[in-house]
Amino acid sequence: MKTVMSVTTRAPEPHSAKDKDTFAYKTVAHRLPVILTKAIDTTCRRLKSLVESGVVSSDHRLDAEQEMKDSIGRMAKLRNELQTDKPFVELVSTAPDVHIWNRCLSDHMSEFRCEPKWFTTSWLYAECYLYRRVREAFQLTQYVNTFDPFSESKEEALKSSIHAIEVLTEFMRTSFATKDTDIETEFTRFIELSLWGNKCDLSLSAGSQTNQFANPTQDLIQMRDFIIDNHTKQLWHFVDTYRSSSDGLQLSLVLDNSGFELFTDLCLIEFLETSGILNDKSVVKFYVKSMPWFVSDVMTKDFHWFLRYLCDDSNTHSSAVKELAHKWTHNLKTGKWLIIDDHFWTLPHDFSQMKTISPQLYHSLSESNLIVFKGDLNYRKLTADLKWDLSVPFDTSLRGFLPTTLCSLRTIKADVVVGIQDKQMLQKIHTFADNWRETGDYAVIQLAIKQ
Ligand SMILES: O=P(O)(O)OC[C@H]1O[C@](O)(CO)[C@@H](O)[C@@H]1O
Ligand SMILES: [Mn+2]
Repeated sequence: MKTVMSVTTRAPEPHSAKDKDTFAYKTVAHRLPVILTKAIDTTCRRLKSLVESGVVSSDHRLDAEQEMKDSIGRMAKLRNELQTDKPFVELVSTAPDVHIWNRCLSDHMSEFRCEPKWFTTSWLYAECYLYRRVREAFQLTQYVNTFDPFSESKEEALKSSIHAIEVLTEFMRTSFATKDTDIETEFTRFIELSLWGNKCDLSLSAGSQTNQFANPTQDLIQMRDFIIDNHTKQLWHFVDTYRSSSDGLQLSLVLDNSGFELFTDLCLIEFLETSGILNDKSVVKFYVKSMPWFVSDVMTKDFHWFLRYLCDDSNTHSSAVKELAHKWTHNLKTGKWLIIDDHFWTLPHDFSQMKTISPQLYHSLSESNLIVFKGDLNYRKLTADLKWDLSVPFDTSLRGFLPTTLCSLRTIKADVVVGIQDKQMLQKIHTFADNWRETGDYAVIQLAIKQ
C-alpha cells in the first residue's frame, strides 16, 4: 500500500519595509511622506476657497477653515509618526469600520507582543493604515467631513488625458464599425487597453501626471512582450461561451483608478456589450472605494464627476466622447450598471479574509460569473502581499479566495509576483533591470477558474 505524505506548505512572510532593498522600504521611507506632504499642501491651498467651491455655506466659513487647519495638523502629525517610526494608534472616530481597524491593532499586539510600526509591520497594513488615517483627519470634522485631498489631482489627471481619450474613442469607433479583425483579437485589444490603463495611477508617480497611448493598435502590440504571464486566451474561451447564452455574462469589475484607467475599463465593457458577451440580462457591478484611497482610486463621487465632465457641453472635447459618456450615464440610470462601495476594500485585510469579515460582499461577488480585479493593490490583496516565489501558481497564492471565476489585470508596481511557471520567462526575468517590479512597465493577466 502506498502512503501519501501530506506536505504542509507554510505561507511565506509578508513584504515589509524592514527589508531595505525592497520597494516596500522605498515606499514607506520616501514615497509616502511625499504623498502626505502633497495632501497637506492641497488642503492648505483649498482652505481659503471652501465657500467659493461649494464645500460649505458662507455661514460656516470660519468654522470650516478652522477644521481644515485641524485636519492639516492631524496629517502633519501622521507624517511625523511615519518618519519617526512611531507605533500605530487606535482610530477614534465613530465610523462603522473603526472597530475592525482597532481589532487589527489588538490582534497584532496579541500575536507579536508589540504595537505595529511603519518600518516593521507588513507593507500592506502600513500603507492602508496611512490612507485610513488621512481619512480620519477629515472624518473628525463637522463641515469638511467629506473633503478629499486627492480630488484635485484625480480631476486634473482626467483633464490632462483628454487627448488620449479622444484617440481611444476613435479607435473604438473604427474597430466597431470596420470589423477588420476577428473577435478574439478585438477582445485581446480591449483587455490590454484596460490592463495598460492601470499603468497611469497617481500613487506610483506620487501624484504627478503620467503618459497614455498615442497609437493604441501599435502601442498594444509593442507592449504585449511585457506581459510576463498572460492568460488572455483562456479568458477569451471562458467569456466566449456567454456570446451564445441567452443569460448573458454577469460581470463584477473591482475598479482601481479614476480618470484615464476608468475610461479604458468602460471601453472594455462597451466592447463586451457590442460583441454580445454582455446582453440585456447582464448587469455590470462596479466596486469602488468608500474613501480617498491610494491617491487615485475611484470613489462613487469620482465616477459621477468623470461622467459629468465628459458629458459637459461647455468642455471642448468631441461629440463622440460626449455621446459615449451620455450612454454610460444612461446605463447607470437604468440599473444596467451598478456602482457599489463597501468598506472592505479600504481595510488592510487580504481577500482570503473577505468571507469572514464581509460575508455580504463575498456573496455579492459570488453572484457574478466573472470578477475582474484591476490594478496593483488588488493584486497585492489577492496574494496577501506575501513573499511568494515567482513560480507559485496564481491559484495557490489566492489561499482559497474564489467566490467565482476571477481574473487580475495588473501592471506590476510592487514586489509580489506569482504564477511565472514558464522556464524561459523565469530566465528572461533575470535579465530585467533591478527595479522591474516598481515601474509598471511589466504586467500580468492571470485567471483562476471556479470549477
Ligand atoms: O493603483 P494601483 O495599480 O493599485 O497601484 C497602487 C500601487 O502603487 C503603489 O503605491 C506603488 O507604486 C503601491 O503601493 C500600490 O500597490
Ligand atoms: Mn490605485
